Amino acid sequence: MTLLDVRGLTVRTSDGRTLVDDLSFTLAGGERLGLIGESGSGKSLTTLAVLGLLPDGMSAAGSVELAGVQIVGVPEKRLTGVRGRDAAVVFQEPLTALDPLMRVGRQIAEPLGRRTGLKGRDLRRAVADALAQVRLPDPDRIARAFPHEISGGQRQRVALAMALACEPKLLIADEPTTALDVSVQAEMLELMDTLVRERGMAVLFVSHDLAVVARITDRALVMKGGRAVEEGTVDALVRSPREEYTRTLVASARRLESALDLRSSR
Ligand SMILES: Nc1ncnc2c1ncn2[C@@H]1O[C@H](COP(=O)(O)OP(=O)(O)OP(=O)(O)O)[C@@H](O)[C@H]1O
Repeated sequence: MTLLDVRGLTVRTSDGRTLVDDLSFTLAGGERLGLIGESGSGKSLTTLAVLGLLPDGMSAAGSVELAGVQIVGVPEKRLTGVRGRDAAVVFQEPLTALDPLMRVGRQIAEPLGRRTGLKGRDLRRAVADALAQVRLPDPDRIARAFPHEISGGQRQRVALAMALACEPKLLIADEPTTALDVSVQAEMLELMDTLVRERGMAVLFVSHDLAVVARITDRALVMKGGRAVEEGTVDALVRSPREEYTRTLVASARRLESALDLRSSR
């Protein structure tokens, strides 16, 4: 069944510039799609439009249906239920999602309590479980910490735990590992892959890096200048890219991989 149906999505600024141009794609329940393209190609604005979170002064046209609910042109009040329940997001910078003045445990307790109705000691235990699920060591200590007291990699795991606490049907991940060290990045991708598979969640995964997208999704949509250039399985895009731009992406991913191979064989 279609979970996310994007048709002719167009995002414009108030002065009439078109930043996302007539974009269409669909995502079935449990399916994973990568949005790939260079910086400024419109990937982030697409995910924000899917959540009805476009910055002030920008407007969306076309249609975005998430779990059968229209997002485009719908008043903010009607969207709060959709966010979290149907779709949750992990951003590149976890501090975007975390409140710097609130202990980590309380931040996870909020969505978790809302969904499960748990309170008091049971809720505290569920928070510790949620932190353990994202493989954070010593979950009780992490729960008591403020976001600045833990590492960037740990913060990103907390942001993932918060997103999963809502048990959304769709996880949107926007460059979730770009700010992390390469080794931490690989662990985070593996963790995300496992947790999403266990829950049968769909994923919309945004990255400028084809090699990263290939670890999480089977299918990818290539974007350039706000438009879809090419869509297909990651295998097909890598093996036989039809568009010149996709060829460039594949070539640069290959160069990086072979540089890494060379380093690891030293
Ligand atoms: N708040 C904003 N106001 C004006 N223009 C914006 C705003 N946010 C994004 N843009 C412009 O919209 C275009 C698409 O931006 P978007 O952030 O979606 O790209 P992206 O592909 O996600 O890039 P990146 O990988 O760098 O995040 C860019 O040209 C960008 O400069």
